[in-house]
Amino acid sequence: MALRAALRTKCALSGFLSQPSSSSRHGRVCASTVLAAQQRSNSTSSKISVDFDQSTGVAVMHMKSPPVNSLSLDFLTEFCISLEKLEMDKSCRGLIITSSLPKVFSAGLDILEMYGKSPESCGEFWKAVQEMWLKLYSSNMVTVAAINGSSPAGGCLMSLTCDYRIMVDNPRYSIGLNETQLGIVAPFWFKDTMANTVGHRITEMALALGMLYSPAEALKIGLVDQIVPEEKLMSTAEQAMAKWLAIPAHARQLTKSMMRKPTVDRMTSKREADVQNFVSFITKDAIQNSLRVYLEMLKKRKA
Ligand SMILES: CCCCCCCCCCC/C=C/C(=O)SCCNC(=O)CCNC(=O)[C@H](O)C(C)(C)COP(=O)(O)OP(=O)(O)OC[C@H]1O[C@@H](n2cnc3c(N)ncnc32)[C@H](O)[C@@H]1OP(=O)(O)O
Repeated sequence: MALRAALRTKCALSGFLSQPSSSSRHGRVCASTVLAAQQRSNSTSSKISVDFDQSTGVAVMHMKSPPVNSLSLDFLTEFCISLEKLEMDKSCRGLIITSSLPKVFSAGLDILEMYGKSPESCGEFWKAVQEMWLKLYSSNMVTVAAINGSSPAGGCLMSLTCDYRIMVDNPRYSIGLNETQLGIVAPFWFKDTMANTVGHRITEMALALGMLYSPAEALKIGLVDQIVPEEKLMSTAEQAMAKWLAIPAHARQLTKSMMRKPTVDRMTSKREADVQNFVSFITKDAIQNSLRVYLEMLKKRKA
């Protein structure tokens, strides 16, 4: 409810896809300049910026929340607002999600939202995580993840909700659902999303061992669809997008729905219980202790 209220308030306050350039009001301007301005629009919030090209119907969402694009409540709220606005804009048919930060796509859920927080805060946070997943996994747009850095846990989940994943081929980057390494457990809908992509057995091993894969390994198991050099990432994403957009929209959307609806329905039917499970699990002393140890390890590794 809090997320929905925040969404309503923020939507009302902020103009999203900004209006076409007002340059034509200032005397004579080149027609192509006006056209370009009308065809592109930009929206920026503190953690997300969106470039929308009306001539292609494709928006690029840049995650820009230093240091690691962790998925905090604020980040998720902004993310969902941006997504909802794009979804409502009938001229937007495709979305590419990428990171503006070097080396990191997204570090996954913000651990500080789960550590030392009240049950109420944990519950609100979890609802926002659910909302992000639901919106992305059932989006009518073609969604492409352009993964230009590490993408553990919630970052991997975000990528998995997209229709197509392209990752930069840098062995320093990794991707996977590594929750067990933090002493926590990926919920059933994280598991379902991964199993729908790479199959049951690979998911079983990957989750149990908290596996993080290099781009080449991720390609091998089908966790990502393509790996490319950094400089080719966006052009490859645009090419993939064009291929998906060439399919008649209703046929593509119905197919997506047919493939994903059972997973979405399972989650939505258990949504409340899932929040309760999360809150009671994450606030346990033993789990809080595991998160503390993991946070300390992250800090030590840095030192
Ligand atoms: C019975 C069943 C019931 C089930 C109920 C549900 C159970 C709970 C389910 C919860 C699911 C959780 C999903 C998640 O996504 S958990 C998050 C997992 N993420 C990680 O493990 C990633 C950790 N981070 C890293 O590995 C690296 O930071 C990274 C490779 C991403 C980048 O490395 P880099 O060297 O560039 O950056 P630093 O490590 O130095 O990090 C910079 C600072 O950022 C802080 N940081 C990093 N990641 C996070 C994060 N996820 N949340 C919060 N903060 C993070 C890091 O500590 C550094 O901070 P300081 O600058 O203050 O030191």
